[in-house]
Amino acid sequence: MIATESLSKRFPRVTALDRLSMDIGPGVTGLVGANGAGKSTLIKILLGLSPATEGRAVVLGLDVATEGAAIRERVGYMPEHDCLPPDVSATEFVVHMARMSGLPPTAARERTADTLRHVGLYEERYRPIGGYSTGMKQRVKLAQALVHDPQLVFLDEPTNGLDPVGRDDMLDLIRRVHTDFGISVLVTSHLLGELERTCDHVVVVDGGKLLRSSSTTDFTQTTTTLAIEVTDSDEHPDGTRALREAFALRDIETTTGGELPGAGHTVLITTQSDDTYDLVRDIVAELGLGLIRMEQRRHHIAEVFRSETDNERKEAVTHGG
Ligand SMILES: Nc1ncnc2c1ncn2[C@@H]1O[C@H](COP(=O)(O)OP(=O)(O)OP(=O)(O)O)[C@@H](O)[C@H]1O
Repeated sequence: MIATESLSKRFPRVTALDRLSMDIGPGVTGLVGANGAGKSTLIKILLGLSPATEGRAVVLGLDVATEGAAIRERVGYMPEHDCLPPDVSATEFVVHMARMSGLPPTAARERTADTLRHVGLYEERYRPIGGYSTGMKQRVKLAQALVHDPQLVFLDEPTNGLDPVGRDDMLDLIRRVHTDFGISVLVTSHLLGELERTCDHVVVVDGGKLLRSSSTTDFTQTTTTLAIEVTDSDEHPDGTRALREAFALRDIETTTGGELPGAGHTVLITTQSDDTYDLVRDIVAELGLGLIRMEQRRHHIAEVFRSETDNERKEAVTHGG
């Protein structure tokens, strides 16, 4: 869908993209990086709106340097910042955008009604946009990116300014853009964790450089930590404690699950081999407790990223950089 080769963009005082090479296939891809990492710059180059200083990029088989107009016919774009006219309704605005994309009047009106319904705007679509909440404005921006039925959409920070519930709703909507319509998505965020659930693939950029590109499941592969939760019993009113003591008798180190509510009831041990599962089962049975949960912990993208960044810092220090 998208391929870049040694793509660079230099402004007089800053290098926004630094020899970025990557391949993005169909599905939902997250482009993650801190503010200023170069995400918006990359999107503008991929749309053919801003020339690269060096390197090349191809979107849907089209060269960004020479075929920008053809790319924009096939690709929808939801910009990051508020860019909606306050005094027209969502319907008027999205119909206008559909017409700009070349749809005839009737098709533009029909597609607008369908798309606004799909993004969850109903009666309010006839009211002026100026009175909308941030969540509703984000939905209008998403609708105008989808109205001409593109093959691919670029969504720049679509969860910006939303509260946690609004953010979850937007992420679900983004997932459905792909599952319901088969449209591929490139979505940016400065929050690593939020894309874990939504994206098939994650690309991490930092200071305009590619830090990592892999499938979300590679990021969140299982760890060697086993999380165990047990019931209490009459004999052991604190089942968690009894379990930890039983492990200690066998020289197995345990910790509890952390700071989150309820995490004190989760016992964590390191798996040595497949026998560890049998051992846990036997110990729990011996104590006469019920086993509520026994599962291998998974990494969160943010943890992986944090430890990789820490390692890089350590290396930089070691090498005097
Ligand atoms: N037109 C421009 N002129 C000069 N510098 C620019 C221009 N556009 C972007 N930059 C700089 O390039 C770097 C990357 O900016 P970019 O907007 O691509 O980052 P981003 O990852 O999208 O972050 P954000 O989410 O904050 O927009 C930043 O240092 C920014 O200040």
